[in-house]
Amino acid sequence: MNTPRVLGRRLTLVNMITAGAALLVASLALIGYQYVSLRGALVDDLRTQARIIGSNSSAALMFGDSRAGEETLQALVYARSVTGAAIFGSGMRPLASYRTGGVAPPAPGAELLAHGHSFSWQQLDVVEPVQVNGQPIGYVAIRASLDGLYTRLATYAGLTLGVALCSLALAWLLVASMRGAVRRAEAHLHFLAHVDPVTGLPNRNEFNERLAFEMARARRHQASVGLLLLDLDNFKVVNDTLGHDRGDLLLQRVAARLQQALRATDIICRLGGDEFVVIVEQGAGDPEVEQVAARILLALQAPFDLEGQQHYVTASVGVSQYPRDADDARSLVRTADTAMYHAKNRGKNDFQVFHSDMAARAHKRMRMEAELRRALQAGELHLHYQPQVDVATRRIVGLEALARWDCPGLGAVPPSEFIPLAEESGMIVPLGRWVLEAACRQAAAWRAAGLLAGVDHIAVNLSARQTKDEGLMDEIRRVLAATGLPPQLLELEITEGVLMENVHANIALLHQIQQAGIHLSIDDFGTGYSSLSYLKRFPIDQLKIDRSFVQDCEGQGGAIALAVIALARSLGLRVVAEGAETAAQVEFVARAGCAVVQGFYFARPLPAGEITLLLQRGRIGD
Ligand SMILES: Nc1nc2c(ncn2[C@@H]2O[C@H](COP(=O)(O)O[C@H]3[C@@H](O)[C@H](n4cnc5c(=O)[nH]c(N)nc54)O[C@@H]3COP(=O)(O)O)[C@@H](O)[C@H]2O)c(=O)[nH]1
Repeated sequence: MNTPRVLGRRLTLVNMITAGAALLVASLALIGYQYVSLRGALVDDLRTQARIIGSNSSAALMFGDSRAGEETLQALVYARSVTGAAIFGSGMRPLASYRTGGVAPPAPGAELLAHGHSFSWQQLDVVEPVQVNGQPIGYVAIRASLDGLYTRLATYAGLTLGVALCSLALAWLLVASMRGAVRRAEAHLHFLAHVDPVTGLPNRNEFNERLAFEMARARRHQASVGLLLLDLDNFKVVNDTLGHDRGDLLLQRVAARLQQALRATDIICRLGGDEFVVIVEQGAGDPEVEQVAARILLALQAPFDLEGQQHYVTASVGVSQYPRDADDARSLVRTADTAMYHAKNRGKNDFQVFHSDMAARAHKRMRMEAELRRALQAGELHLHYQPQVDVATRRIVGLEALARWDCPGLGAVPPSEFIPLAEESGMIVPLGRWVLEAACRQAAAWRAAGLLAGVDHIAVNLSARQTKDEGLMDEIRRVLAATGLPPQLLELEITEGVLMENVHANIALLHQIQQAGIHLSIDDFGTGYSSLSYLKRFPIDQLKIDRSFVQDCEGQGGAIALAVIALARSLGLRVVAEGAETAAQVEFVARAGCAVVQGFYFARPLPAGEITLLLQRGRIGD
């Protein structure tokens, strides 16, 4: 039995006892009051009767007529409580008497005469003087039984106590039903506080409690606890493209599948979003926690059926272990999180076991983040430009601006490292603004020098965070106005993955960009799962074939490159093949109908000065 329930019962009992005692005291007070009132009324009643008898018997008294006196007393036969009465003449001489049931009529003593009435336990005596012309000529004394008073009092007491008991019973019922309602509300609150409403799994609060419990137990038994932090890959895309209801359905299915894959003793919780966590209690002979991670990935491999449609889901899992990796719960979660990010960075759909190098890398990241913040303010970043070349004429038809960072403390940091870091920390917004302004300023300078005659555009990359920046369009317009670069000379590159992350918002943004006269290119095309229907709705000018397909032109990548080229042609879009490093790759894409190539085969990204020389020469190569 749990303590709050026992406490609740005790509280109800104390309340009921207090209410019962209060009702009892109130009832007793009412009964006492009623007793006093009834007594007073009886005295008044009896004295009135004595006065009436007195006034009717004055003649009998004056003439000493006992018979007339007794006839007068006979009127008391209708007064049911009267048991006896007597008329006394002067000197207390009895004149007439009346009695019922053998009870003697009262003989007024000194006390009765002084007070006019006297009570005993069973009876009430009253005496009234009989006067003629203000002169007393005798007394009338009446005795009444108190049985009627006690009967009425008992009835009244019975009724009062009955009402009190009914009120108490009603109060008990009300309290009991309220307690039931409170218990249900408490249970619901407990459910909300500890259970994830989407999947029915324990939530973050419950996870924290259970992890603390499991770690304390492992500490006592010198055992270990495995922790697996699991993050679904690209779940946001599923949510955005299929809607939140299907997203929730998918989470429920994933939760069910994970539960099937785990042992009953493993504890699986949903931390929120697409993040799940598994606590693996580890005793001797239990499978290694890595095996559990592998089992989870395997369980997710089969497609999920969502209202008739099949969907594939993968996950990245970080594994850590108490006490090997951390001594407290918070650090254990952090280590699993570090390992999970490691799995993501290594291409997702994988698990990584935490080791201290990862922490060192995380530390390095923190340092790099601080350095990048400083570098941005100190103007340490610069741009390189990579030519996009017309294969037939070898002329530069476009240039892509690419950020470069030579950090005094860390050396040359490649964009593949600092761009994701800037993206995660939010620094990409100021960094992207700087790139845009620097590229437009340089392009305007080349144009002013007459070097952009055959160049269609300067391309600048837009990151995911930038596409969500509400000030982006204003900033682009401001930069174009400040640098004087015509909008049609600017091309913005958005990767297919970023576009698909938030399709609806991005379509609106693309339209704004197009209306401003700026060109749009989809970068890394073929890697982001965009459907044909979306592609038709995007107001774009160009597709850039991802370099992985170009470089694999002799394998499956080649087939995809051919498909992208055909697709671009059928939609009337320009197409650029990225990452061509060999003559064979250039020849392959050119023969398939892709006229423009960007790759090391023609030129690496180069500083502005070297690009100036190339632009002056007009052609690349011999
Ligand atoms: N949002 C922003 N992203 C940026 C910016 N500057 C760079 N980046 C992104 O960083 C990623 C890495 O860029 P980088 O190291 O500059 O690599 C570019 C080229 O050097 C590389 N490339 C081009 N040809 C070849 C080749 O033949 N072989 C080969 N191994 N690599 C080649 O491709 C990168 C350009 O790719 P893309 O942008 O997809 O056209 C990269 O994702 C950059 O986008 C920035 O200012 N903002």
